[in-house]
Amino acid sequence: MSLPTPAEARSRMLQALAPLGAEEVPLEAADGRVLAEPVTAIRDQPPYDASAMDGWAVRTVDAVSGAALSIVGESAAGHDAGAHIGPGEAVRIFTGAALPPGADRVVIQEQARRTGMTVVLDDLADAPAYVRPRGGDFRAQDGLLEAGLRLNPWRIALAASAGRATVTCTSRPRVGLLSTGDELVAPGDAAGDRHIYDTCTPALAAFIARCGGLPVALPRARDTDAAILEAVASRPFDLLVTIGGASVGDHDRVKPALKSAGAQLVVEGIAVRPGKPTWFGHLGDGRPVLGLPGNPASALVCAELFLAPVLAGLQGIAWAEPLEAAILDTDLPANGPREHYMRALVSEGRVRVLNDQDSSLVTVMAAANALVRRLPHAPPLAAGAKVHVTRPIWAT
Ligand SMILES: Nc1nc2c(c(=O)[nH]1)N[C@H]1C(S)=C(S)[C@@H](COP(=O)(O)OP(=O)(O)OC[C@H]3O[C@@H](n4cnc5c(N)ncnc54)[C@H](O)[C@@H]3O)O[C@H]1N2
Ligand code: MOO
Repeated sequence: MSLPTPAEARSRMLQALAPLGAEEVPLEAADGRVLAEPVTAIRDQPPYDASAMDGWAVRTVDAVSGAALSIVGESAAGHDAGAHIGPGEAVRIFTGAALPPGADRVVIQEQARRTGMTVVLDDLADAPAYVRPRGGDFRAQDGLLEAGLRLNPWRIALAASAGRATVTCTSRPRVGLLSTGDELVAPGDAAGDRHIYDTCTPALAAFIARCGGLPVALPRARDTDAAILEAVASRPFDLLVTIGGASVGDHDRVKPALKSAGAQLVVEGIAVRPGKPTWFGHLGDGRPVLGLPGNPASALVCAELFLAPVLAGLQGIAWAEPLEAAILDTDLPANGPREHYMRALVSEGRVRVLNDQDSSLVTVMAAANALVRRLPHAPPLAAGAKVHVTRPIWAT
């Protein structure tokens, strides 16, 4: 049976997902969240013609060199201007304050001299008007932010300037993370001679948070069906991600254990390297489950290729593979039958594929900032050839 390509596998996963619901989120907690509803302006911004500088509000016809204007009032930000400006008159004005009726420009205070209740203007040749017109940033009813956008500090600023204290966002997917393996101990715990530290759980927790999810670490399970089912039982998550135990060995128990409890799979293995044993399906209660292989590079590369799009799907947003072109700095051999994502270093459009591509090597992962994609059976390439690279979420 031939395995699906990464694109086919991803499409099966996304078809089998339903987006989560939405919730109101206070702006201070909204960074990284995805808008479920648009943000629309309810009034003009600024809501009045505003001064851009500290100085004098005047009429353009009076703004001539040497003009001596009578001071008839003051306009400060947050206060009503009060005065109306007539011919030969000026109002003291400050940055952000409303232009008084009758005025249509501002003379900065560096270009005027005050004596008592009179202000005399300097030469104003080429001076700007220093007025920010009403609605110059946006107008009432303008669409400011579309549904599906991920919020960042600048977009939060826009929602705040539209008067929004909260925004409607898609719920953050709670992702249960289950590492399996008799050999695993938590970093920091005592490790025996045959133990290794659980590398994938902290890495994937960070990855999930970057993708807008909420990682929920489940108790690490030994390689038995009972331990695996016990670790998953009655845990609150929207998506289960299992790590390890995905291959064909006698101790790879994750799929058999979950299947015995009603799980159904739509992907069982993918023609990708690293990560061939990756699988996807639904638990007996319908919640989605993504099975990642235990080798750290396999788990993290497949998180990039499959977990990121699945998390996007749960948040109701589209995902596009972040591919860009680069020029090879190294020769590459012919590729085998699986689509290969090679750990690499990219800089200024040139890419160096790292020497050892073994999927257990965490040092190589940590040194890489890109993956070179090689299609199945791609011919050998010499340095100077064009390749496609993806810039993974973990490397940003
Ligand atoms: N006969 C075959 N053997 C294997 C095949 C195959 O097709 N036929 N596939 C290989 C491939 S490809 C991969 S990838 C691995 C994946 O195996 P599993 O997903 O079953 O992972 P494990 O066997 O549990 O672990 C593999 C490796 O990774 C270490 N590991 C596991 N979990 C973690 C963790 N949380 N943190 C750090 N390291 C972890 C584990 O100790 C093993 O060394 O299977 C091949 N075998
Ligand atoms: O696909 Mo495995 O991830 O080659 O090591």
